[in-house]
Amino acid sequence: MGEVDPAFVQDQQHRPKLSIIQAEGIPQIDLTPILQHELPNPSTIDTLVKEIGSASREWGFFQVINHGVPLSLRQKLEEASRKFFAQSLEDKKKVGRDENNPTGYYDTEHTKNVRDWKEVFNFLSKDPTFVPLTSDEDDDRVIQWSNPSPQYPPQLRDIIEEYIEEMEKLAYKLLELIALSLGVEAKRFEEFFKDQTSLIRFNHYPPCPYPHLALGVGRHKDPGVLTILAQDDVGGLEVKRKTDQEWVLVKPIPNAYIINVGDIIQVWSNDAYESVEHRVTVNSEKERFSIPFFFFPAHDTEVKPLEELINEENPSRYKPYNWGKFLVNRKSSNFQKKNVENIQIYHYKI
Ligand SMILES: O=C(O)CCC(=O)C(=O)O
Ligand SMILES: [Fe+2]
Repeated sequence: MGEVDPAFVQDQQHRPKLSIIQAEGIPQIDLTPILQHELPNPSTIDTLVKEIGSASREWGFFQVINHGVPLSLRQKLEEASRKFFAQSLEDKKKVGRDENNPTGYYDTEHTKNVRDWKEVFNFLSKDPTFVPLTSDEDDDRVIQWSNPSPQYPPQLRDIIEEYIEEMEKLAYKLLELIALSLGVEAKRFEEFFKDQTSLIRFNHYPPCPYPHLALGVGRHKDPGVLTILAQDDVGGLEVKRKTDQEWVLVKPIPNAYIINVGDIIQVWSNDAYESVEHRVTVNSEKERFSIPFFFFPAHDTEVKPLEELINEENPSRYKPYNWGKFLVNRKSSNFQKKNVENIQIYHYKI
């Protein structure tokens, strides 16, 4: 392992710094006011909506506590993820991803054409999930993606499915708060999720002998609506701070979730909220595990700024685009290392 594999080496300007800034500023938001057993109190909800609005505007990232997801379930899932990755490569590849179906195990992901120091296991919220066959605008054929059936650890599928239900509940609550913070109806976005394309991912970042050259995940923005991330206590997620463009570490808080707004909320909000760049550093001693839930709408969703927010002073900044086509375009460019930039929302800027 002493040899440096050039596929993992980041360009000089993207290599992680050895001195890390702790992002104490990333807002921590207490969701107690919307917990099921609490009687909704309009003034505390109003305060919460304002907190979520400013966090989305100023950071694009925040952490939530008292979110209602049972800790025992999260622990069960984290343990299952560790057991899954502890298997031999041969066993993991039995549920390997292929070019036609992005679910299952995968260890050669690239972000911006540099290989990520990680292995992943992807699992869809809905089985089957409907997506376009190709990213070609004129091709209206639709196919189904489905989930693998891992044999080990036992009950893995059941545990993931139970956890996904909790993720969806939390995602809908957060989405309502975000809608209110933008001044639109709480349920404004619900219609887009009937046939959602959401997925959950297990990430495993093994110790890396050259953490100053490689990254667990290279800098990127999340393309969907929201990401709900469970990280362990090792740390490594860095966010690009909007005020000064410095990379700052997101401090692990036990049992909290890290939420970030994705590209679709940036477009819906017509740039009021920003999908912020982030990356993952690795270290030479400790392995790290994380589990993001990517909340994605139905494939036939036309993504465009909300009409309610558009007027003469605030004209639409994006041309509409089709989510399914965007997703499929991304999947194929991440699967195959291509020496061109993959699709980005700024390609739809007016
Ligand atoms: O592992 C993490 O902390 C974040 C991973 C991430 O950004 C992603 O999978 O999109
Ligand atoms: Fe991400």
